[in-house]
Amino acid sequence: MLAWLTARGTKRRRWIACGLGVGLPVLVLLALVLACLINAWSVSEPDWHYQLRPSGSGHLINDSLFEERLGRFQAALRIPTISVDARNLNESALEEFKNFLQTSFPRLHGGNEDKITCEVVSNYSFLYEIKGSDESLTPYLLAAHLDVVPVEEDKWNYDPFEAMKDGEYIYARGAFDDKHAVMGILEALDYFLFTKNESVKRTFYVGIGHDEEVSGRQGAAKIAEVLHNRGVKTMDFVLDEGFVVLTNALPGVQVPVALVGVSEKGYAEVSVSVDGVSGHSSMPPKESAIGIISKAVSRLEAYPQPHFFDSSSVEYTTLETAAPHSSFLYKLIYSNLWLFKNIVSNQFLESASTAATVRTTTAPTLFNAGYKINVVPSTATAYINHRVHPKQTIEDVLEYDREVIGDSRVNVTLNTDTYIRPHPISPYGPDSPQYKLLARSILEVFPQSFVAPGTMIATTDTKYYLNFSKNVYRFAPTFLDIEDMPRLHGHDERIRVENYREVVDFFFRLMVNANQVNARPLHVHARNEL
Ligand SMILES: CCCCCCCC/C=C\CCCCCCCC(=O)N[C@@H](Cc1c[nH]c2ccccc12)C(=O)O
Ligand SMILES: [Zn+2]
Ligand SMILES: [Zn+2]
Repeated sequence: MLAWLTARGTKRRRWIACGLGVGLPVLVLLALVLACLINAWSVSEPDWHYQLRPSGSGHLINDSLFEERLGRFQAALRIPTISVDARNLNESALEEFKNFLQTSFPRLHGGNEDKITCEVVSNYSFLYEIKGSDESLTPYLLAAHLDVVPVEEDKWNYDPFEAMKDGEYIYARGAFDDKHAVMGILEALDYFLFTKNESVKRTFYVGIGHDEEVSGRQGAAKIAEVLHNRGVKTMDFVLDEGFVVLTNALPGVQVPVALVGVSEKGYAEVSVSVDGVSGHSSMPPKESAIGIISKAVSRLEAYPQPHFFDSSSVEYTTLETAAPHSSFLYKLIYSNLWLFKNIVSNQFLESASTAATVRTTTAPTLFNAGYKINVVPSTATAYINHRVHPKQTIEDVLEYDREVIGDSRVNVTLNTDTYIRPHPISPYGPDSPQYKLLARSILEVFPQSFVAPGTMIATTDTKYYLNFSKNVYRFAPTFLDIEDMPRLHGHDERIRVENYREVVDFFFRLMVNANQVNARPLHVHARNEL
């Protein structure tokens, strides 16, 4: 009997142990699934973002002059202000553009010095100062550039400098990058100062560079110098080109996302070279210089730089912000990134544009070797263009390159004249009045979108303005479907006609909102003195 009872007790304990062994993990799993589902169901647009949405759209430019504005924009696009390299700018086009701006906007270029002054910098760049009545208010800066990248004319379906309007789009080099901003800012400024006759309280500046596409050293860099020499040390915020209103960029998100670049990747040109022995091609060495460098480049591509995606990444906030605007599956994922971050990160690595936001990119762009078909050259050099993620230093990137190449014969050298370190992260979210001002202006013009922060993947002229403000933002009010990405610096660049109307509206709204200074206290500290 005792034996029977003992056996029964042991059996029950085994059952309980077994039940606990299987049941507990199942229970934990169920709780986890439930928690994720609750997070997904309860996710909603944060109050502060919702409150920035306009109740109506009665504030936009509402006159009959749009066709005239469009005509001026097309005229700007017809001037081929191409920058090939720093020593090869199209100076006659730049001269023509200067005259064009001065005659198109006469009220901005003389005779109204009580309201606005314009200084031509380095012959072709422009710096406008719009004087505010309240000197205690910190000024802000709007920036853009008027030069464009070269075109492969035979690859275009439209003449890149005709600015053809097909009813829906205008096709032209510079339509997207960045003449819409040059013309949009000046149109809005003219309307703001002389049609609406707004009384300006906060001083602001407009800086238009002429060589951004080849480094900005004569344009934006000199504009920054002029400002500094005038005693301007601090800006409330700086806004320049950068991200845009994107459609189909984020998996599971059907709504346009107005991505604001709150930081910017660094820039490094690295040469990978070998200096070996030359010889007759009839008796080639086992490993030629070309072979050694090809292998090095191939390894750099096969073992890309590390990627970064965790709760301290800007991109993590991008997706958290996108969660309320996503399909249910992606609501589940984006509102539970603590669980799904590895899956998301891997998905980001699949596409070139999203991968660029989570890692330092490695682009072999030039290869020099050899000079005759029957000579084995002693040297070969490949040039690598890195865009450095803010979580790495340039030194980290070089060390990683050397480790991956793993060949002491190969020299990995940084071009010390051209590197740019990743930019600091500007404040974003409900505690930043400057970010909110920008978000409000975006939502007033693009109410169907939501605003999220991102890390700008290419370089902009903002590198020259960093010392003026800790609030540096990179955003242009243009629409871009991810499928249209290749048009940027590519063929058949275009902008939707209606989008140009929104561009002018956006800059006007920004000027109006930035002028309503009483509503928002300022907490501005310059990062460094220049
Ligand atoms: C989760 C997010 C998804 C992200 C998707 C990405 C979408 C990208 C959308 C818009 C990008 C627009 C970028 C426009 C600005 C381009 C700026 C630019 O091209 N800069 C050049 C500057 C440059 C040219 N030559 C040199 C030489 C040395 C330094 C800089 C430059 C560039 O970065 O190459
Ligand atoms: Zn640009
Ligand atoms: Zn460009």
